[in-house]
Amino acid sequence: MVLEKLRLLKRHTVYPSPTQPQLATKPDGHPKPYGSWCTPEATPAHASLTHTNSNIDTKTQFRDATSQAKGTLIQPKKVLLFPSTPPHELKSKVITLDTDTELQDFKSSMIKDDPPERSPPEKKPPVFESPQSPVPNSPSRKKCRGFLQLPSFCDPFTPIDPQGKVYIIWLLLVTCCYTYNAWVIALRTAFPYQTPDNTLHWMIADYCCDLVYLLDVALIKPRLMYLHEGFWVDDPGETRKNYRKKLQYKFDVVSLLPLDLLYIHFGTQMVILRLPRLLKLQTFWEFNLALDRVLSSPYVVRIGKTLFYIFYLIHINACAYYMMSDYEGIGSNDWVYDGKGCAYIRCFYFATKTATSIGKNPKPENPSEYLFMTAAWLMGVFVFALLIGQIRDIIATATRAKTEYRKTVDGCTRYLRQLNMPASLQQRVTCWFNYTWNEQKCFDEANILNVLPYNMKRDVALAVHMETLSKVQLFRDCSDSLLRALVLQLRPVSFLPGDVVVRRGDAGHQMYIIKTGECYVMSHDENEVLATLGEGSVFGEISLLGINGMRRRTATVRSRGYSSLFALSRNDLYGALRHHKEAARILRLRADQIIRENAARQVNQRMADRQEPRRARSYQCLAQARKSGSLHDHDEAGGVRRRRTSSLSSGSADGRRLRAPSALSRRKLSVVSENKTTAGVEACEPREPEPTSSVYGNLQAPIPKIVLSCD
Ligand SMILES: Nc1ncnc2c1ncn2[C@@H]1O[C@@H]2COP(=O)(O)O[C@H]2[C@H]1O
Repeated sequence: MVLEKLRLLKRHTVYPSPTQPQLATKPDGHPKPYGSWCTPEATPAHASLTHTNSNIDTKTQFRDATSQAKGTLIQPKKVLLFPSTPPHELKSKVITLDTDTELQDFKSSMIKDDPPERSPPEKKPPVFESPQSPVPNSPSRKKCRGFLQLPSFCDPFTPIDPQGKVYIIWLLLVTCCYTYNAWVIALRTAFPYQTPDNTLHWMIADYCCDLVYLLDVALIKPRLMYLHEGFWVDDPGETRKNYRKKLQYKFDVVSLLPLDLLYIHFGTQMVILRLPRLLKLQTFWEFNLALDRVLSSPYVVRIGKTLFYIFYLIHINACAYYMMSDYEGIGSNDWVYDGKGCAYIRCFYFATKTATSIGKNPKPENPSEYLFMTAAWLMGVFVFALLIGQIRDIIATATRAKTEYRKTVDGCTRYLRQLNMPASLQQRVTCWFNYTWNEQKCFDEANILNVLPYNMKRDVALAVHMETLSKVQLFRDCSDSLLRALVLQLRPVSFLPGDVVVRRGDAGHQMYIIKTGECYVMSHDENEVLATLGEGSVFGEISLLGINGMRRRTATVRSRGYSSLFALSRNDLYGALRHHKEAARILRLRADQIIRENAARQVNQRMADRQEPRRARSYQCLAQARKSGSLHDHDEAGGVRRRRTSSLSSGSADGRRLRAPSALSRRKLSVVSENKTTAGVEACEPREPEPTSSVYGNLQAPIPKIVLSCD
């Protein structure tokens, strides 16, 4: 039995390698401090831990186990044991052993015990963490929720994500309590609004706020996760320690000082005793910051905060004015409050007038009134000027992009006007500006993201353009890495209705992906639309890849209406295709197909053009024959057919060429696409030199059947 135990233990114990330290180490070799998250990649020391059972791929098992336990903190000098098929007792707990000695002790204690009942390992579904939330599923959290089933925010063992919505809502609650205290303490101290009748109501409101403060200090803030050396620390002990180290903790505790106990001595009118509650200002700021981060228009928050400061200063001013009036005697002179109307509104009005210096202020009559007015004006000049300046800055920042856009448009149109450019051109330029702005809200998207690290920039670009890029067949057919490799190289360009995107015969430097809008691929004479390309279509790859030796555009492509495209340069495409042979093959296949279709189309077109005058001639002959009466009506068709056949066969040279084209000329011929040939009526006749004959010279694809018909 003992041997069995030892064997079992051996199977499930991970021993530290004698050559490697047991600590999770940083790349520079220093041990990671307690609190860092442990991942196999981040802790190379773990990878070297060896298993005593050589039959099992310990490294893999260990990596699996550690990735399951992602989020578990590695303690210095401690080894985490994650048995692959744990004995019953080990299943629920992570065993940490300080040293080798402890490890030995642990083994011997296991030997003393009864053999563990081996139960088949339960297969738990893998737990995926949301990428947005850094909160891991810590063991403590699971443990507590097992029997209490508290919502995670109330669970005292669950770490709180400082960027999560729930925490922001909590901050809102604390901020409301703070605002209440900030407003009401001054109000009740200065104005006689607390009467024996309503004292109880005020008290209830006060202590509700105090309760929120208390919960914040005791339950919420100590559980806030924090970043340490780039890792989220979620260990309850560590988060608590971290909070207690902060200055904010000291302020939070002082803000809860129960000075109101002195009410017993001074009476409940001494609301000023609650003044320490205002020390929770940091939470107010924290809430503003959090809102700033999560709201789509953070300017609203910033303006709101500045307005709050302005009104609060006026409020304090109003309270001070009332207190002075009360002290000097209500209505005792022209300067003090005369006791008419609602005291608070009148005083607030007076304070606003004085602070903003916009009204005719009553003349002070004694030194204290002079002092008050001087302080109020100074506050008006400096503080208010600062705050109002801040609002101006916030609004300027909010509209900076738009202002810069206007500046650019104005500069460009002024320049065109100075050069006396045609009005239509100027209008096109303005149209382009408008469209690009409406579509992108910027002119150089890449520039905006430049400050971000490469990977983040790529993720942002992927998220922004995912909708379009997911429609591109090329990216769907290839691995994701192609998309990731190319997404940052895509340059947005926009075109107006009828704009030429690429012109036939031009050198090809870029390939395009249609983001929005449609593009027409035009025939050679631009009279016909060969294809309409929609969202997610790719074009311009033939000349870019130099397929079949073609370096020139094979067709003109025009924007149908307003369209936004992504341009991809030759170098970028080549760079990506070097590592994605599959993508290169797909592009090549598609390009080959297009070339063949275009060629077939050209041939058909030429045939049709050539047969047109002949048919006309035949009809002329027929008409003449009819006139001369040499042909009966029922013979007309046959006559025509006969005549045509003979005309073709009589031209022996042409006829030969048609029936037995040489290998070279056959290659040079336009090639009929296979599906079209199965329709069976297509023909080609190589009489004139093809302008794009070189196109087909190197064609690698099998030459499809050419059906010659002489009708
Ligand atoms: N018949 C067609 N159907 C769809 N796309 C075409 C057709 N002909 C040409 N193109 C595209 O139009 C592009 C013009 O420039 P490229 O020759 O570089 O690459 C060409 C193809 O991507």
